Formats: sequence, structure tokens, C-alpha cells
Amino acid sequence: MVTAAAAHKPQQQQTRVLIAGNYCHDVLIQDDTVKAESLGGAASFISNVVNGMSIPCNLVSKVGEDFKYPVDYTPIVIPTSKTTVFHAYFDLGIHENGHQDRVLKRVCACDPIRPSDLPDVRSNFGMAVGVGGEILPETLERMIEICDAVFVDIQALIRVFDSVDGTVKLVKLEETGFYSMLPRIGVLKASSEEAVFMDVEEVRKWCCVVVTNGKDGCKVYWKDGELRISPFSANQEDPTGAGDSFLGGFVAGLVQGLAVPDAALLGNLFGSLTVEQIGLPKFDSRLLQRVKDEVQRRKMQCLHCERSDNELYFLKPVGHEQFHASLGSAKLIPPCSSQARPWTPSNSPKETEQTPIPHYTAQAKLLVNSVYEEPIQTVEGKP
Ligand SMILES: Nc1ncnc2c1ncn2[C@@H]1O[C@H](COP(=O)(O)OP(=O)(O)OP(=O)(O)O)[C@@H](O)[C@H]1O
Ligand SMILES: O[C@H]1[C@H](O)[C@@H](O)[C@H](O)[C@@H](O)[C@H]1O
Repeated sequence: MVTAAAAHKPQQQQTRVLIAGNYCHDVLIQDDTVKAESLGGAASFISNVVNGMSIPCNLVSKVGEDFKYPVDYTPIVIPTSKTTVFHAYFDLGIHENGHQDRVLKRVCACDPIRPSDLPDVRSNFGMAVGVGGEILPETLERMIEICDAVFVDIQALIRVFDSVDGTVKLVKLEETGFYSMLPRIGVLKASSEEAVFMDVEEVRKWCCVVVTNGKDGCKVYWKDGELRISPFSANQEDPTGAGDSFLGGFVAGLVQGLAVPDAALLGNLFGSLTVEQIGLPKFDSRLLQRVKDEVQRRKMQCLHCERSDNELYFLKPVGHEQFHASLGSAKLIPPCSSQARPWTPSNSPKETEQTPIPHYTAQAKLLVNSVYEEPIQTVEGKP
């Protein structure tokens, strides 16, 4: 077995983002026909965004020898296991509101990621983003120890798998072994379908909660306030990975020093770009450059914003709507090459109201510290 240390891509001295979650093989099925096969797993969608934004990261993922896609971050190959495989059935889960949802079946599961698979270097941002049950409670514990702030996708915590056909079902967050760790994580991200499996009013007391809501954008909740973040329009072809790309964009924004509402806009942007393509999206290089330029410009603008107090971190900084418009216009840049293929009917997003409720919380402090307190220390040894 290849150890985590040997498997990692050589890193720059300062690893800022650590992503933990297995790559997988996604098979998209409609009308009993395989419509597409693609590299999947939240880790692949997230690293795609983070790399696109030129942010160095470290990725821990396990696959079998059957793993069939070229990837930027070499996974740990487990000779005795197969790569995780998901079948997504797109005709079994149409909601009455027209939102096309999938029925997911995990047909193969690779090994879990264990604490010993994680690197010994300290990270600013840890992302626990399992899809097939590979994040164990002890793995999340270790991530909390070695990362300044941990971002968790609830799908890593609440999925259970039918013992016969692998159908993904969700359980209540409080019934899992992860519940007691909430006060020590930074952000918990859930889709609106997943959010009903937790008591948002309770969980927001412990950590920042971000609920994504498809074409309607997302909502950020913290102890004393909440904020709706506007979406970007998109012609949806395939919803797979939208939530993952959202999280990648959100963290990419925070890494670069954006405030939570601006970073969530970047999340919405990457979510909207992802649904326009089938499988793992390929972002146009001109678009990425423009987005990076807009983020730099925004960062410079906000350096002048008053930010001496943690209270301001969840506030929409002045110019938030303008930043939304600038990112929206980046989407209009003609692509170098078109990736999208028609498959499902398009959706057109509605603009939503925005409600800024500024307040200080301990979670804000956690995020502020993770972004602004520098040095990355080395962990001196594992327990
Ligand atoms: N049709 C759409 N139009 C515009 N933006 C979208 C659309 N669908 C998703 N998004 C963006 O992507 C984000 C995540 O989408 P969504 O809430 O569907 O996540 P999800 O259900 O976790 O996705 P998945 O499980 O497929 O990865 C949304 O908050 C939104 O910003
Ligand atoms: O590749 C996808 C993607 O990562 C989704 O977010 C996840 O819900 C699926 O399980 C996975 O197959």
C-alpha cells in the first residue's frame, strides 16, 4: 500500500488547503441508459476549483487499482480495494417543483481515510469531503487537530448505504458520531435537501452553517445572524458536483482573504459554472483569469474597509452587489472552447432578496483567525 506521505504531490512549503475525500467513478444513468461516465467525488470537484484559482493544496484520497482517470493529486492506491463507484439515476428523483434530483447508489466503496493517512504538516483550511462514508469520526478529529479551520460537507457525515443495492440514504446528524465535534469545526455545508437532517437552529449555535439551494443560491447562518447570497444564472445540464464546486469556490475566496459573503458569491459562481457541464467541469482559462483578477481587485478594495473587529467578518462589505455583477459579467466572456453538451432542460435562476444581519460570534473569530493569523506550524508527531 502506498502511504499518504509517498502518494502526495510535492507540495510548496506552506500547504494552505487540505482536502480529504475519495475520488470516485460516477456513472450517470437516465432511462436505463448510461448517459455519461466521469471522474467524481467531492475531492475532485473541489480541487478542480481550488487549482483553477491557483491555490496550492494537498489532497488525500484512496482508490483501487481500477482507478481510471488522470488526476492532479496522486491518490493512495489500495490493492485490495476497488475505487468507489456511484450510479446516479436521473429519472427516479424528479421533485414536484421541477428540481431534478438524483437517486444515488454507491455500488463500490473504497477504504476509509484514516488519521494516519493525513499529512503531518499543519494546514490553514481543512476540507472533510467524503462521499461514500470514507470520513471516519477519528479522521475528522485528526483534521480538527491539524487544521486551523475545518470545512465539512454534511454528505460526509450523514450518508448511509443500503446493504443490498447501495442506495444512499440520509440519517439525522445528531444520530451520528460526528455531532459532538460541531463546536470545533468552522463551517458545515449542506444542500437544502440535506439540511432537513439537522436542526439548523441548534447547529448554528456551534458552527457556521451554509445551506445551498440550487438555482436560488445559498444562505449563510451563524449564531446571531443569517445572510442570503445571490445566485448566478446558469443553463443547467447536470447538477452533479454543484455543491462541491460551491465549497471549493467558497474556501478559495476565504483563502484569499474575502469576507464570508463575498466568498459565498465565489462559491455560487463556481456552483453555477459546474451545472452547465456534464460531470467534472472544465473551466475556461480566460474566465478563470478574469475571476482571479476580480477577486484580487475585491481584496484590494476590502483592505480599505474597516475590519478591525471580528464583528465585520460576516457583514456584506460595501460593494458586495458590484462584486456579484463583476463575477456575473466574467461568466459572459466568450469561452475559448465550449464544454457543455445538451442533455436536460435548462433552468433559469431567480434573483433573491438579501438580508444582512451583522453580529459577532465565536465562529466568526475562528474564521478570522484562520484567514488572518499567519504562521503554519508543523505538527510534531501523531498521537
Ligand atoms: N441551476 C442552477 N443555476 C445557478 N446556480 C446553481 C444551479 N444549481 C446549483 N447552483 C449553484 O451551486 C450551488 C450548489 O448547488 P446545490 O444546492 O444544487 O448543491 P448540491 O445539491 O449539494 O449539489 P450536488 O449534490 O449535485 O453536488 C448553489 O448554491 C448555487 O450557487
Ligand atoms: O461525484 C459526485 C459528487 O461528488 C457529489 O457531490 C456526490 O454527492 C456524489 O456522491 C459523487 O458521486
